[in-house]
Formats: sequence, C-alpha cells, structure tokens
Amino acid sequence: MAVYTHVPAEDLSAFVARYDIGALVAAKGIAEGVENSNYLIDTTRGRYILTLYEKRVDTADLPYFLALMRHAADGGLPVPRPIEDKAGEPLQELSGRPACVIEFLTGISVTEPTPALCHAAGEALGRLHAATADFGGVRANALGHEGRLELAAKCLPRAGEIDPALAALIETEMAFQKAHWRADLPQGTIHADLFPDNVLALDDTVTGIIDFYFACTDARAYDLAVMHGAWCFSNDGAVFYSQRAEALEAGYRAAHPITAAEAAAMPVLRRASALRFLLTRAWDWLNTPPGALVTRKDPMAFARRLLHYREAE
Ligand SMILES: Nc1ncnc2c1ncn2[C@@H]1O[C@H](COP(=O)(O)OP(=O)(O)O)[C@@H](O)[C@H]1O
Ligand SMILES: N[C@@H](CCOP(=O)(O)O)C(=O)O
Repeated sequence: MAVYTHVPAEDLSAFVARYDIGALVAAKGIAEGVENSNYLIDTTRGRYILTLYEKRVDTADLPYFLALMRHAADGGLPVPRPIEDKAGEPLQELSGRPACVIEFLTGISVTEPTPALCHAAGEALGRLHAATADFGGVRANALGHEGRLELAAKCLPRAGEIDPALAALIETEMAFQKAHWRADLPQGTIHADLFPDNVLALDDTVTGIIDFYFACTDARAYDLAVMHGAWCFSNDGAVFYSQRAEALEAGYRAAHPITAAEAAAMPVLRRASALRFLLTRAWDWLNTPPGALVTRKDPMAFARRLLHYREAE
C-alpha cells in the first residue's frame, strides 16, 4: 500500500485550487508503488496524479526529476508532464511533504509482458535515450558501481538471515564487479528502474513511462540491462524467457544504436543490475520495521537472475 501520507479532503480541495485544473471532484489513494504516496484526483477538467514525496526521495533532486519528465514529454515521449500552479511552479508542499501534480496517462502495467510488448518497451527506452541526449540535467547514480559496492558491504553481515548462500553470492559478485566494471561506456540520462510496473500499456503499445525517481546519469547500456532483468524472467527469477529478451533488444536497436563496447559489456551490466535490485530488496527486507505499510519485495528473485547470468557465461 503506497499511501504513507494521508491528506484530509478539505486540504486536497484547497491544494487543487492553487492550479488552473478545475475544482476537485474525487480523490483516491493508489495502492501500487513503493517509494511515494500517490493519489488519483479527478477535477471538473480532467484526471491527474498527485504525488507526495516521502523521505526516501531527496528533495534537492526533485527539480531534476521534474525537468527531465518535462523534457521527455516535450520530446514526444509518453511521459507525464508536471503541472505548474497558477504562479508557474510545479513543485509544491502538502501535508508537510514536497508534492507535485502530473498528467494522468492511460494504460495498465502488465506482469507477464508479451514479446511484442517487450519490443515496444525496448523501443520506448531507446526513444527516451535519444530524446534526453540534449537534456542538460546531471544527477549522479547513488546506486552506481561504487554505491552498489557500499550497499553490498552493508548488507553482507545479515545476508544469512535471508538465505544461507546469499553472503557468498554477494561477496563473489562484488569481486567480479570490481574486476570487470567499465567506467568508459557511453553515458547518458537513464531511467534506471524501468520495470513493467513503471510502464503503462494498451494492446502491446506503450502509453506511459512513469516513476522517474531513480533517474540519473550513468552508462546508457545499464538501462537496457535493468530492463533485461525486469522484463525477461518470471517474477521469481526462476525462468528466463529468451524471446522476450530478443524482442527487447530489437526494440531498443530500432530506436537507438548499441555500440560494440556496450554489447561486449552487457553480461557485466546485467550482473551489476541484478546485484543492485538484489541489494536494495535485501536492505529493505532486513530493515523494514514490522507493521510498515510497504510490501517487501523478494531479494532472492534477483539472486536467481544473478545466478542465471553467471551460468549463461
Ligand atoms: N502519470 C500517471 N498516470 C497514470 N497512473 C499513474 C501515473 N503515475 C503513477 N501512476 C500509478 O501510480 C502507481 C505508483 O506510481 P509510481 O510512480 O510507480 O510510485 P512509486 O514511486 O511509489 O513506486 C503506478 O503503478 C500507477 O498505477
Ligand atoms: N523496481 C524495484 C523497486 C522500486 O519500486 P518502484 O515502485 O519505485 O518501481 C524492485 O523491483 O526492486
């Protein structure tokens, strides 16, 4: 359940009145999502998403995320445009939290994507990379190579509470990444979390790319590696679907080239991405207090992906 901050109805009405979007007629909390509180709001003029940014998002990064979303929307991507208030300001405060209203986009997130949707999603990523090539914003990846190694070291002492083999898996992967990570791959603006639940689709057509709150500047090909892990396995990581992977890469190549160096680095990037999601899930698994309204995601689902990548070499 991702409504951490509950906003009283009268505050919501007053908040909506700051914008030129009509009067509030309905609002409901959205259960999906992990990081922030989201409300679906209907006004006399249309439908919008209201996001209240919770503690895990650094307020200083919000102007970067909102500028990136606007840039991508201006570039023709199906990315929700942040709505400005009557004074031209997209970033607000509500119930003691930074808050923003963004466009509502139609579509649903699928859990078992077809190869056709994988193709469309890969193409959408390629288009996003092309459209953001001239985006001026820069944000370091807190979960980049160094960040992953730091988080790995923090997870190691208690990894055995999740699975007896997990500490060894993390340790050996840290050694591999230290030896093989390449810092010289083409850099760009990456989404960094383009899982199926962050893509809205209708009939194998992508209608929305959402949740830019991990976006950053990093190796462009890493973004495709993230999608490989997120889109091409069963949810528990036990089954790899090669047709999805072929379609994903073909879709990306239809919109953006992959250099020879990027293609050669892909096995390392995929392992790095599997490690990243294994680690953040493990950290949350070990540190989410009982009774928190967050659904913890299974770290072992990404341990299995990591093992698959190792065995595929
Ligand atoms: N612009 C949008 N249009 C339609 N639905 C959206 C939009 N943004 C978010 N949502 C809905 O809200 C849910 C949570 O949003 P998300 O940004 O993924 O939250 P979180 O950052 O907490 O993970 C999504 O799964 C989707 O159902
Ligand atoms: N995609 C990550 C979790 C991040 O959650 P999101 O709702 O912000 O996409 C994972 O699956 O571990």
